[in-house]
Amino acid sequence: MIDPTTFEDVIYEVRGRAAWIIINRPKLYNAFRAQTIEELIASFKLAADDKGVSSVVLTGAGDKAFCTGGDQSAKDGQYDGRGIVGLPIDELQSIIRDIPKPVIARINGFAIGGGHVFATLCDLSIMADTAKLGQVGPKVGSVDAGWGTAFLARHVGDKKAREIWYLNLQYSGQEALEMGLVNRVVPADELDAAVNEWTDIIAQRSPTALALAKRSFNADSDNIRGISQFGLNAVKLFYDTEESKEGMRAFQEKRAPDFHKYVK
Ligand SMILES: CC(C)(COP(=O)(O)OP(=O)(O)OC[C@H]1O[C@@H](n2cnc3c(N)ncnc32)[C@H](O)[C@@H]1OP(=O)(O)O)[C@@H](O)C(=O)NCCC(=O)NCCSC(=O)CCC(=O)c1ccccc1C(=O)O
Repeated sequence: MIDPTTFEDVIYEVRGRAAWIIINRPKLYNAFRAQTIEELIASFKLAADDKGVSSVVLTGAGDKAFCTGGDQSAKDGQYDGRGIVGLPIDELQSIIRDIPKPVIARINGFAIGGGHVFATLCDLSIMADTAKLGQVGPKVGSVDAGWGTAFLARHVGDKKAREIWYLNLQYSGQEALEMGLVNRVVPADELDAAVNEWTDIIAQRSPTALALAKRSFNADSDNIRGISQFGLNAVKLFYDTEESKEGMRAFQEKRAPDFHKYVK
């Protein structure tokens, strides 16, 4: 039996027919550790099993960040939990896709690294005009090859996805909207109203029709699950290299990384 009141890193709340799953580590810009991922998985299971819930809202606490990916301060090579890289990140990514209910990313601030991948995986995204989206993988010695790359290209096109991964720039709400990465951009103080408007509409739709629609969209891109598994096993080996560790150390020491001295 999952008891969300015991969670430390995640807030789980049912508001009307919408389950709100809130990453609650605002001091670390909602970066995740292994425990965060476990609590997110548990939250999605609760939402999946609750017949009264017709949609899920994924967001971050505070106004600075949606989620900035893996907690770099808790990382020394691999992360500290279970799973291929010490985070059951593939389980969480799968449940976001497999839960037969629309998942809305409420992008309230930075969606960076693994947080950017979450936003990519959600069915719909509503973004505050003050928020920023971007990838940092090659800047910090990491890469989400699969959902983060190939699935992103489905949304924004192959060239734009490569730009996002190779240059690691940050994009505004307007830019994200133009490239097809989000559905809607609203002033920050209208974000909750916009999210509630859409969860209220979804609450009036047939749950079975929505589930079938979601499964049909997923079936067309499910080959990427295999690429992701492959990518995760490769990145596990990469995390043990000095080149990858240099990215993490540079972030912790607030300096630019020097990867080239470690290239073999
Ligand atoms: C988000 C920033 C761009 C914000 O920049 P700025 O406004 O200048 O603020 P900062 O001073 O940098 O940050 C404020 C404060 O927050 C702390 N912080 C921010 N992000 C993190 C983080 N990820 N981990 C730990 N701490 C963080 C920061 O240190 C500051 O704290 P102070 O105490 O005030 O100093 C910028 O912060 C930024 O770029 N952040 C880093 C983002 C990052 O590197 N993320 C990790 C990317 S790698 C990843 O997510 C992989 C994880 C993973 O699960 C995975 C593994 C393998 C395969 C696939 C995946 C997958 O994700 O799918």
